[in-house]
Amino acid sequence: MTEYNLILENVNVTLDSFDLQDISIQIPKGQIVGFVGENGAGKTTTIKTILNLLTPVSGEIKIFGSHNLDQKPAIKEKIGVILDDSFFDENFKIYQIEKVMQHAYKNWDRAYFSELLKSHDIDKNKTFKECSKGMQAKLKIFLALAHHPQLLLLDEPTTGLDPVSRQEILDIFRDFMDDEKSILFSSHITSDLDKIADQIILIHKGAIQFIEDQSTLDENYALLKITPEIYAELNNFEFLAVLEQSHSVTCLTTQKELFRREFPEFEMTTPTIEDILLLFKKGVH
Ligand SMILES: Nc1ncnc2c1ncn2[C@@H]1O[C@H](COP(=O)(O)OP(=O)(O)OP(=O)(O)O)[C@@H](O)[C@H]1O
Repeated sequence: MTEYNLILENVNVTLDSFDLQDISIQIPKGQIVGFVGENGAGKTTTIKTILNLLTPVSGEIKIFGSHNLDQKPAIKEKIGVILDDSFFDENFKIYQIEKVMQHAYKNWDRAYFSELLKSHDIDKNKTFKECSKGMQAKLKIFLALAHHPQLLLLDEPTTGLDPVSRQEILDIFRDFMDDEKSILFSSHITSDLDKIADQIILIHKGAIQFIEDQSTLDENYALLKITPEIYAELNNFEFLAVLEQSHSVTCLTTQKELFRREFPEFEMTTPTIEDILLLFKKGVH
């Protein structure tokens, strides 16, 4: 039976000019879940709601099987977080930030934190502000990891990193994982999620539009690129999403094998997360 580190059931949040509508997601143990959506789709709002920084008007959130409203210290101890805004004074030196974290987390591992900093050439005597954007991004990740959490909630953790650093960070996330742990990983850089995510959740205008396992995406999903004339002839096929352009139509189907068998002449590719994001944003579904 699948066990979950995090479950959201029909969560609704009402802000001044934005709503999260009926968000239901499940983060199984042992999985990295990619959370994608365009700017303003609601990713940060969802993560803040999970952390109890925003209060839902309805719905239920369970973390490690407990209702999150009784966010006991033991629950917080098992969560690592990266949010856009820093929770510390940016004029603090890294060793001063570490002191704050040591107070916040019983399981803070000084040796592990030092090892992470050292292996990425980050000097503890620098202030956060003095670090380059890439170093700041890495530092936030190391601050989220150094108390050995079970669940990582990461809002755009690879933003600002060059490709080499991004690869290093993805390797750190892979090393972090085991059967008990999970990561919810929001990102615009969908190619990172193609590499690392077991499941993809797409949010658009405050509502979940698409949830699928990466393995099912690889096995069953296909993108067909066909002419408008052929598309017109396929009117009895139901596509998940369709993007019509002047000379071609791109269709997303879950019936890869059927199309491969019946229409071997069609140009067919496995969709990337970026393809899916674009089709759901610009196409009809
Ligand atoms: N505390 C708040 N009060 C009112 N509106 C808010 C608040 N926080 C966020 N919003 C609005 O909610 C919407 C969703 O924002 P959110 O930051 O969740 O999107 P996002 O998917 O994380 O986008 P991005 O990728 O740009 O970070 C935006 O329109 C934003 O202006």
